[in-house]
Amino acid sequence: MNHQIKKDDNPDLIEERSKATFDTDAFGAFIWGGYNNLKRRREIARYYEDHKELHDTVPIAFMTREEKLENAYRKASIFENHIKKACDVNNPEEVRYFNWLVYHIDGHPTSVHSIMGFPTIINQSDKEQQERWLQSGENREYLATYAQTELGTNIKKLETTATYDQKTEEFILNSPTVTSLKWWPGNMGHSHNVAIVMAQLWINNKCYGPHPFFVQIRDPKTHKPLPGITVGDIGPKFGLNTTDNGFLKLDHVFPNGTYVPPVHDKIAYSSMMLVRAIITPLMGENLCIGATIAIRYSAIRRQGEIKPGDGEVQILDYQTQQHRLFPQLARGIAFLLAGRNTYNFCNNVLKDIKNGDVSLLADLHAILCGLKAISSYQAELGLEQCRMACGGHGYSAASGFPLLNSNQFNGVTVEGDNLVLLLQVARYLMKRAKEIRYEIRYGQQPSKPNEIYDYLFDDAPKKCLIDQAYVPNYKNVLESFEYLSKKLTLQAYDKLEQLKQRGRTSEVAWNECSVELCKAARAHIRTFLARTFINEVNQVNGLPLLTVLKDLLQLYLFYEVKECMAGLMEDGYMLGQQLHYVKKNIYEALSKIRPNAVSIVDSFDFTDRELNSVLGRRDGHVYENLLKWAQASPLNKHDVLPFHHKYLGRMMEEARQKSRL
Ligand SMILES: CCCCCCCC/C=C\C/C=C/C(=O)SCCNC(=O)CCNC(=O)[C@H](O)C(C)(C)COP(=O)(O)OP(=O)(O)OC[C@H]1O[C@@H](n2cnc3c(N)ncnc32)[C@H](O)[C@@H]1OP(=O)(O)O
Ligand SMILES: Cc1cc2nc3c(=O)[nH]c(=O)nc-3n(C[C@H](O)[C@H](O)[C@H](O)COP(=O)(O)OP(=O)(O)OC[C@H]3O[C@@H](n4cnc5c(N)ncnc54)[C@H](O)[C@@H]3O)c2cc1C
Repeated sequence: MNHQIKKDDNPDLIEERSKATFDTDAFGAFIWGGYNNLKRRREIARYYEDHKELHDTVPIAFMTREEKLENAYRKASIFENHIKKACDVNNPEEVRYFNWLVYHIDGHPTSVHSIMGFPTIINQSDKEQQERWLQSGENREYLATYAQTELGTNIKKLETTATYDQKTEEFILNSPTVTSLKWWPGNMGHSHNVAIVMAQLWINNKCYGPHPFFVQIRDPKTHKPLPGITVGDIGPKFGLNTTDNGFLKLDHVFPNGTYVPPVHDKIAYSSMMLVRAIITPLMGENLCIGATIAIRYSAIRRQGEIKPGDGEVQILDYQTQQHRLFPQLARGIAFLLAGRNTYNFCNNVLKDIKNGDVSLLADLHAILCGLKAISSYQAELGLEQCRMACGGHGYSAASGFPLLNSNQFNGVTVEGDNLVLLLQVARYLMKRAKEIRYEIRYGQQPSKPNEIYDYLFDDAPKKCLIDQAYVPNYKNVLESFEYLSKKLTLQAYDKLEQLKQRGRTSEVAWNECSVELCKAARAHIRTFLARTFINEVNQVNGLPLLTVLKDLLQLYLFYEVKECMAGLMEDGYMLGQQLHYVKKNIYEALSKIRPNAVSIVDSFDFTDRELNSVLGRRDGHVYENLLKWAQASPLNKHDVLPFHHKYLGRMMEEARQKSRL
């Protein structure tokens, strides 16, 4: 049953919704982690709808950058009062959702304080510092950005220095070169007045590596930059244009303090881990939003005939359109599920770290790096497919895609370039490969610490077992991912070892294997995503929901296998006939999903505000609203543009006069 049917909606959508074979609320509860969460989302959305002061005065697409910033600041100034009424502020998902409704994809203009600056203070300060800065940070008496990236350096080689002065007992922060300028920190340009500056710590001429420092960059009252600080906005970007990403130059600035060594030398990186954990489910949500817009639009757009004489069909009936869109839906769901799992894992490990237990830090780091890299890349490609699936209207800001997709671009870069992060996964895999090779050579038993990589130590079948069974066997598909991941991991490891034996240094050998290393990392993360999706679906009771989820799972697994076919077939593990079964499973899944497609996207329960798209409107009244949208464009305030006669009008008039001569 689809709970979104309303009699005044577009008739094609009513028809689609009436065909649902499952309960959309049950699906929504599965996606958002239970019925209560679904209910809370609806209550929060209603709160937002009822409070007009939180709405945009005109569509964001019609605003200049300054207007966007002012609009965001205006909402931020009243936001704190509202959020306490709308949400359980201790529930991060509720807070995130309310933020999304109010600010949409451009984000809260103090988001870096909430997701990076302040968490760094919470997780990386001692008791005395916490007493001084925790409550005031919570109250937003100050706003802290996270200033790590520099104009031209990498994080291990950061050039910003923090030198301890024994006499004054102060740290002196300095940007010694132009490349050492902090560049990119969010909200640093104008909004925030404190920066958590990552700098190389020097004590008694010894460097202790990058450490975070709490630096007041603007006067708390006047908001003017403090002496020694040069700060500003780095200019317009593809997206995130309500975020004033900034530059910062420190000229011998003196924040005071004492040095307390952390329990692990990578603790300073824990703020990045938290954000990477947030990014994967966000990528899932973005992709599901894009798929919702494109699928709804494809259900109301009629174009061309399949059976001559039978009339124009909904473009969603074309197999090519389904093949373009449904895999995005399945991937979006896979990211949401895996993201939720690892977010919980991340919080547990961060709690352990606080108690001095860092045993799971490396496992967590690797999985977060890999998921961030795969989900942001596939979401970017997928959103582009969704945009293209909407034809010309997909290119209009009215579709929502220009804002969504241009913001999405940052996903592959923020919190570490994706390839750099895949290489972190590869480092981790190479350690496992070493254990495997040692086990074989010396009969030692490696530790088998967790489900994430146990399969690397197991003997999987040497032949692919995918067959043409009517009910697909997910275990066979999962084993194919495991086989590929293990093979690529060991191949990369063996190549590395051979190169080193031939005299290459570890670093040079690493570089010469880095494409292969990234392939191994991708295969490992694909395996994790597939396993998580299977595990989650296996926990579902209730046949109608289970059936539609299995259709999506079937599409997900076989689509991903097809993407890996070169690696699976090159050594004869998978045969040509099996590839044929894989494709058959994909096409079958597309036809099974087709009648439920609109109801699946309805189940996400996205409001029109979240979609921000005329094409994706819940009621399907696209065409009349496209006209309204165009008429609202600021250009249409005038019948004749104020500068028309100054230029084009004059040009035409002069041309007419010439031709009269
Ligand atoms: C629509 C889009 C949505 C996006 C929404 C996001 C909204 C937020 C918007 C903006 C916020 C953005 C903020 C930022 O971007 S902040 C800056 C983030 N910067 C980075 O992420 C830089 C990336 N680089 C790194 O993290 C590191 O350089 C590195 C991890 C790639 C490498 O570390 P490094 O120490 O330089 O070198 P090694 O490779 O030698 O590593 C040493 C060793 O340490 C291990 N390790 C590294 N990090 C960790 C960790 N966090 N935990 C545990 N272990 C770690 C590493 O694996 C090595 O281990 P070894 O193999 O045993 O030696
Ligand atoms: C919207 C946005 C918001 C941001 N917000 C913040 C913030 O709040 N605070 C902050 O500190 N930073 C922030 N950043 C910076 C961001 O974290 C970095 O841009 C990101 O980590 C990539 O680093 P980079 O720009 O130095 O790219 P580079 O590291 O220079 O990457 C460029 C290319 O070089 C390749 N490359 C680099 N190193 C290696 C290697 N070792 N092996 C192989 N290939 C390599 C990469 O794969 C990539 O193709 C933000 C960036 C953006 C775009």
